[in-house]
Amino acid sequence: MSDNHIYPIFDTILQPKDKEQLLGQTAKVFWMVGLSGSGKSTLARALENALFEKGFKTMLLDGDNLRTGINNNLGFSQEDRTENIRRAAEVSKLFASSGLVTICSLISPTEKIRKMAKEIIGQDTFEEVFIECPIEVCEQRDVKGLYAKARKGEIKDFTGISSPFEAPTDADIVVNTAAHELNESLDLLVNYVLGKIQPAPNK
Ligand SMILES: Nc1ncnc2c1ncn2[C@@H]1O[C@H](COP(=O)(O)OS(=O)(=O)O)[C@@H](OP(=O)(O)O)[C@H]1O
Ligand SMILES: Nc1ncnc2c1ncn2[C@@H]1O[C@H](COP(=O)(O)OP(=O)(O)O)[C@@H](O)[C@H]1O
Repeated sequence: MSDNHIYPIFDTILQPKDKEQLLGQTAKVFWMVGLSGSGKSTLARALENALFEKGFKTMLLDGDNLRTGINNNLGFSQEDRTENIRRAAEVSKLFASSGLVTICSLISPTEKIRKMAKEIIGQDTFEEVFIECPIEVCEQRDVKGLYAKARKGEIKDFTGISSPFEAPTDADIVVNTAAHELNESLDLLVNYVLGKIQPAPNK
């Protein structure tokens, strides 16, 4: 039942900045790049939990999960990877424009693909996070047994083995997961992110 409240009719189009102000944070997209097994998903989940504990509003997009839904028609050719990243970047842009701190975890193997993501999201919002780890260490971890299968030729176009991985040279932050324990890597990442998402001063 109506409480007879009269809502004023505003015709302004709300801007991302208005939503950021309401949420008390600066919306950014933290784009986590790295080989399979480098630690992207582990750090992305831990980062989101750390931010949640501190009261930030977040959204997490993981390449592996996106590939079971919105990107379930895509494989691992260069063309499909490009389309995969394009869609993920467009979706991230929507989340960021609603004020959310958005964390994306996708291999994003080439400079060209990452440049496209940055262009879609916008350079003021996009933060490239390189989860650095030598392929030998990723292969030793072989979290999902994919490297073993790729070596046996059971998976084609596997990143770092039969498909290229160009390590970023100008990432905004590099987290080396072979040189640091998980808690140290997380600390470094959380501190960096907190420095970027503090609310802008009131207009
Ligand atoms: N051929 C091949 N190459 C690389 N990865 C493969 C492949 N086949 C399946 N997988 C699984 O898919 C996950 C990577 O998907 P992404 O969407 O992040 O890849 S990409 O950014 O489009 O390159 C990746 O997840 P992560 O291990 O979390 O990176 C793998 O589990
Ligand atoms: N410093 C670290 N940061 C992140 N993960 C680490 C680190 N050291 C070891 N690991 C381990 O490496 C593995 C990374 O797997 P995962 O997060 O699934 O990688 P990706 O999402 O990049 O494929 C996990 O088993 C994790 O516990």
